[in-house]
Amino acid sequence: MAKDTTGRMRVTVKSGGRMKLSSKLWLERQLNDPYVAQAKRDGYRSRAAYKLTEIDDKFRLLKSGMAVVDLGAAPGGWSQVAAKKVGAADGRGKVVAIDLLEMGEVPGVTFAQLDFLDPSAPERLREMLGGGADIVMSDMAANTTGHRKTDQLRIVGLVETAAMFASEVLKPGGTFLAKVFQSGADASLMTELKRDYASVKHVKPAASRKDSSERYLLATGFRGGAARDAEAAAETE
Ligand SMILES: C[S@@+](CC[C@H](N)C(=O)[O-])C[C@H]1O[C@@H](n2cnc3c(N)ncnc32)[C@H](O)[C@@H]1O
Repeated sequence: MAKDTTGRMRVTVKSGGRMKLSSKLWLERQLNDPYVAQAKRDGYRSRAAYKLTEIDDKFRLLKSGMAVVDLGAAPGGWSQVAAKKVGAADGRGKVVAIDLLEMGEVPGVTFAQLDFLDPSAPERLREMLGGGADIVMSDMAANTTGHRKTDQLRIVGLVETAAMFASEVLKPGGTFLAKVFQSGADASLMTELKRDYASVKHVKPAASRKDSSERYLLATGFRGGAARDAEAAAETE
């Protein structure tokens, strides 16, 4: 762990594009965060569970019997919420999840420790899924380098790869939900998604920290590969 100029210990929170925080500040934040306390009371692995809960309460995305892909799932808050909503523990629905990090078992969730950017990841996920998905959700946050432009490109690259994967596995009518960071760099992705989905918007749940540029891209009503290809062919005629 590095020390800052005052000699205080610092923690480097690299994921999520967050800035370096001194350990004292980080601890204060955790202690004063009502979502952290609530997550402990409700048995959620992370405060992130409330972001998905809020988005789902508003847009009614997760329903019993659905098949869900959770990318960047650890420590497991989103998986817990999704498993409960789709009925994964009793076999009504299905949740498959991956992360670079290990994740403790969540009842009903099939997990693999895997880098989503590894060329083998899409195939592995398809095997785990064993069919189409109703929702592909990604709370992945690329590791940051500190170089703004590089970080933005990495973040957008990760979301674009997730969107490409979603377009391969989603059933018609399906949903893609992904964490993005406000930068303007995702404008071309938005244009692409608007072709493939009936509705595309940004959402910022209250549980997402106000001082963070984090927000979520919500694309609903996937038109399906066939419809999209037909539209593209018509445009080139
Ligand atoms: C904000 S956390 C996810 C929190 C989770 N949604 C929850 O509710 O507990 C972001 C996660 O993305 C994972 N991640 C980042 N890049 C990844 C990649 N290339 N492949 C898989 N997971 C990745 C990180 O390891 C981290 O656990």
